[in-house]
Amino acid sequence: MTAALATAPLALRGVRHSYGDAEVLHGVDLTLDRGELVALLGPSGSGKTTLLAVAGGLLKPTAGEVSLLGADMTGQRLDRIARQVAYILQAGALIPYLTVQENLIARRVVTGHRPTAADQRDAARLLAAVDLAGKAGRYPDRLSGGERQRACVAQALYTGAPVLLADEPTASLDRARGRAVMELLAAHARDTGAAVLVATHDERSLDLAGRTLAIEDGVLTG
Ligand SMILES: Nc1ncnc2c1ncn2[C@@H]1O[C@H](COP(=O)(O)OP(=O)(O)OP(=O)(O)O)[C@@H](O)[C@H]1O
Repeated sequence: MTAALATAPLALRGVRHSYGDAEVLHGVDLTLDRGELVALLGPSGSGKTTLLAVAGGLLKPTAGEVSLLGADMTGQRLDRIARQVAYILQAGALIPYLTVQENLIARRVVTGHRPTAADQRDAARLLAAVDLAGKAGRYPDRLSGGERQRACVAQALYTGAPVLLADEPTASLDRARGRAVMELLAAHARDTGAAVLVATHDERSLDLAGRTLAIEDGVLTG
C-alpha cells in the first residue's frame, strides 16, 4: 500500500453490510482523499445511508475494512472516531434543550474542550454562513425543517473534523439554499483539507463535487 493510500482520511475495502439475512452493500471499495468533495448519487433504497453509517463507524460492516486516517476503524475508541468524523444525518442531531448556537458549541465540549469567546465567534460566523444569524438563540423545535437542516450543516462544519459525511444535506432546502449548502461543503473541503462525502439524489449541484459516484442496489457503479 502506498503512503498516500495508508493515510487517506477514509478508505473502505470490500465492505459488505447485511440487515439480518438481507445484504444491502455488496463489497464497496472507496477511498476519499484530503480536500475532496465526493457526491454519492443513487435512488432511494440503494444503500447510501448504510454506506455512510458504515464509513463513519455508526454501523459495523459485516465484512471488509474501514480505515480512518490510516487506522482500522474496528476497535478504535469512540472518542477518537467522534473527533475525526462529523455527520450531517437525515434525522438531524440537534439537542432540543440547547439553543442553535449552544448546539454547535456542544460539539467541542463533548470532546473535552472548554468553550471560549473564540468558539462563540466561530459558531456565530458559521450560523451566518448558513443564514441563521438571526436564529442563533432559538431552540430547535422553533425552527423549520430546512432551518434545522442548515443548523446541522453548521454544526458539522464547526467540528473541523477531517472527515465529513453528509446524508442528503439539501433534502429540505429550496434550490438556492441547497446550492449554498453544497458550496459551503465544497469550500470546507478545499479550505480545511477535509474529505467530504455527500449522499444525494439531487443532481442540481453535482458540478460542485470533485467526483460523483453512483450506487445502485448496494454496488458502486462509477
Ligand atoms: N435498519 C434496517 N433494517 C433492515 N433493512 C434496512 C434497514 N435500513 C435500511 N434497510 C434496507 O437497506 C437498503 C438500503 O437502505 P439505505 O437507507 O441505505 O438506502 P438509501 O439509498 O439511503 O435510501 P434513501 O435515499 O431512501 O435514504 C434498503 O433496501 C432498505 O430497505
